[in-house]
Amino acid sequence: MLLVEQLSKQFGDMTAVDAVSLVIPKGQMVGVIGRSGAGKSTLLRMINRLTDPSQGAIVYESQNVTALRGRELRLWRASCAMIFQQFNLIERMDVLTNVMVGRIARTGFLRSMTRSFTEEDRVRAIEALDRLDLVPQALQRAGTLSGGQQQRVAIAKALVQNPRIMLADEPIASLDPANATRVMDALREINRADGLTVLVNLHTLDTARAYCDRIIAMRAGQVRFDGAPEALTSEKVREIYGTGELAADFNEAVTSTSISSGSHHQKIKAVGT
Ligand SMILES: Nc1ncnc2c1ncn2[C@@H]1O[C@H](COP(=O)(O)OP(=O)(O)OP(=O)(O)O)[C@@H](O)[C@H]1O
Repeated sequence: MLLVEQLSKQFGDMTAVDAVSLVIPKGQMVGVIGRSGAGKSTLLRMINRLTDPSQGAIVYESQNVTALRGRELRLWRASCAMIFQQFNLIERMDVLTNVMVGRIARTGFLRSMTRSFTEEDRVRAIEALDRLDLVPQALQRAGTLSGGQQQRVAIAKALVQNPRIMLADEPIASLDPANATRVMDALREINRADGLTVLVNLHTLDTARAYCDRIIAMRAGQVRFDGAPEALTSEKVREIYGTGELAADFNEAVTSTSISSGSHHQKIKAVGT
């Protein structure tokens, strides 16, 4: 179980995350939604300890994650694999090597620099690629793959870390609908088959509804809704988001999704349906 207790993050005068408390049972798939700037990325980054909280605590199975330093902190980051919108792969390296780099998240930077991979690293990486239907691309340079394939490589790389939690920060925001669906399907399959806890930041409510057991809606750093997708009615969405453009987007039919990421805003059809 992952506990987030009164977690806050200040950037100067700005409160990005404001006293958020959550209890996340093992194996749950949780969608975190909200407008741009609501604090979704900062929350995920604090859980992974890429960003240090200003106040509050993160506790995982009785371990105080907030207090971890050095090797223990590195191990936590490896247990808590993170996937980003921009994939974070080494584009000039082949897919297999990119995935094997995930294997050494636990053992340190030096082995990664010298690229001294073991036979087991190789086997595990190929198994993960097979799971994501990417064996044919194993020896291709990562930068030559489509965005959706690159994101699936990033998932394979995260998987070989043997994570206990998978954090995905807007993993489909730069993908077309077909690739977005494949990436969300992969996350869902891993969640179901491995019982891995997944926290995924999404811009779109209907994607969260289609894939997640639970939805957390944030606004101005605070949790404004936390519950089952069915409980997030149109009325509730209006109450949380007001009556602006985004609320209209959220109220669209299940067959239509609008993705907005930073400055761009595009309409796509049928993600996750
Ligand atoms: N390193 C930083 N320094 C200063 N302000 C920051 C920093 N990181 C985030 N912020 C601010 O904190 C607030 C929350 O940002 P965050 O990225 O967590 O939101 P978000 O909901 O993930 O948004 P988006 O969907 O656009 O990624 C925003 O106002 C943002 O500008």
